[in-house]
Amino acid sequence: MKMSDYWTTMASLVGMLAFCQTILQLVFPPELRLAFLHVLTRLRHVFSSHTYFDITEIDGVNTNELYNAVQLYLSSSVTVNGAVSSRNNNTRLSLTRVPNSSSVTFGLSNNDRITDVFNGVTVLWEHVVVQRQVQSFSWRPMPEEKRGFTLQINKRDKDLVLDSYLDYIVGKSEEIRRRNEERLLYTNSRGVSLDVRSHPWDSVRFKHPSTFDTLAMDPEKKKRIMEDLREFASGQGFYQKTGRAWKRGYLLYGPPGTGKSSLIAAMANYLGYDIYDLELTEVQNNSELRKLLMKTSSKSIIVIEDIDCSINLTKRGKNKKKNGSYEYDPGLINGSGLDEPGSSVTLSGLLNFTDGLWSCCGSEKIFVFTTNHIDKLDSALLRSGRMDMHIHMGFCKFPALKILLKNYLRLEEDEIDGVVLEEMEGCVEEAEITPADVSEVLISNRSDAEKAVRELVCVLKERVVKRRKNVGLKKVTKEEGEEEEEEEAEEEQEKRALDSPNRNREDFGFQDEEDKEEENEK
Ligand SMILES: Nc1ncnc2c1ncn2[C@@H]1O[C@H](COP(=O)(O)OP(=O)(O)OP(=O)(O)O)[C@@H](O)[C@H]1O
Ligand SMILES: [Mg+2]
Repeated sequence: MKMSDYWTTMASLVGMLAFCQTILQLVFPPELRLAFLHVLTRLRHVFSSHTYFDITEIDGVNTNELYNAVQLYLSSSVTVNGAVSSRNNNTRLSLTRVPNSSSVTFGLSNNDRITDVFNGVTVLWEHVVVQRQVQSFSWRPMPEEKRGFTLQINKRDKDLVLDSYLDYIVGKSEEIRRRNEERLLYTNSRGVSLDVRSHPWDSVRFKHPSTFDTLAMDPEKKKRIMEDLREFASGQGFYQKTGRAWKRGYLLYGPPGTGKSSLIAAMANYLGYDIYDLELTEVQNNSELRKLLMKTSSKSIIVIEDIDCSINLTKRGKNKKKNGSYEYDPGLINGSGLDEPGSSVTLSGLLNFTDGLWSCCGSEKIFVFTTNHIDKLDSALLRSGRMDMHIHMGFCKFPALKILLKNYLRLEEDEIDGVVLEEMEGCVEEAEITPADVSEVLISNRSDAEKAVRELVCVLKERVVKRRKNVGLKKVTKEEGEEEEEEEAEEEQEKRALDSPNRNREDFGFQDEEDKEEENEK
């Protein structure tokens, strides 16, 4: 039999089966009809020259990233234009513009089809939307509609599609997002309920202008961070080989206004990652936290700002050591007791995700914690291996100052008067000024670069004078204080020695722990 005859016979067979299905629907009772339909559909698929792949929007509990990739790929104007002009002019496209987005996106309307050509092979995409049947009981709210794409290909092209077409789509969709420079900033709000689309995060388009070029910090440090990020992003093989979860943790610390948040934005822009701004105070307990973190996608930065204010370290008050740091409490780290409903998020719950068993849930994720007070952080968070890089964001130094001058006034080093430059170099460190404060001075005088520089030098000098005065004052007060304290301590000791019925208790090491602690605190 000739090939064309074979396909004609197959087509008529499939047609007959489809006809039988329609007749069945009209004649038989529902249960019988369903069973028959099932058998006939299987038969139809066996004899059909096509094979079908379903890519549903929600896969179990997780959003299917492949669905999003296909949607983006098909919505890219290039693809759509190509597909529409090449064949299917009747395809109906839905147009959307997300709030704050600069671009209009195309999408397939419900149950519409579109063809695409890959390596000379034609495939057919259908966007299938069906109403979900009303459920009497469900563990979690489900969306009212079930959405998915069905890919129809010729059976003989199956290998090609599985081997390279889907990978091509994923790659292309990432490229499209990067090209559109469309990053998303996600945030959580109180009482994480899985919404109808099973997504507990709210998102907005993220368009932060901060980049590594505009970031004022030590150039060497900047280079190291960029290298680290690059290695991380291209290190899939390394992480797999070494058996480590593909994630990285950065702890940014330093005074307010030194650029911690700006660095996070620069990281996201550099890698093209989304940001999940996790507001821990809005999360009620560890299980809610787990749900939230499970719903983060790969290629993302999960940020917890001001970690010292977000997690209640004072719960460990009992374990406060004499030097003011906090002791590692194994009970808490196991999460025992505190995972009950209503209880708060524990550090253990969080660390479980950063380097515990849950850390391998999803891949290519960066955790960034920020704090203004690194000394307040729990030692569990600081121990080696927890956060891969500790980055100090400090006051403005001369190299950082030059970057700010270039950013705000478009002034290169050689365009600034040598004497003025020297003056600035001489006092900027001692002035202990934050990049945010420098920016303020430069912004308010940005129309006149010369004036801005003069103003900045004045501000720097003023701060130096003020600081010197403060340091002098502190010294004097400290010395006076020390003298007074000594006198007071002597008096106290004499008094105690006279009053105490247990005069020698301290000498024999019987001093109460509480007394000792009180004294230490004094
Ligand atoms: N290193 C820096 N480079 C460039 N601009 C900076 C830098 N630091 C601060 N700025 C400027 O100051 C503003 C505040 O900085 P940013 O919010 O990044 O500081 P922060 O360290 O996160 O402060 P906080 O601890 O209060 O959150 C930014 O909008 C930016 O314009
Ligand atoms: Mg900040």
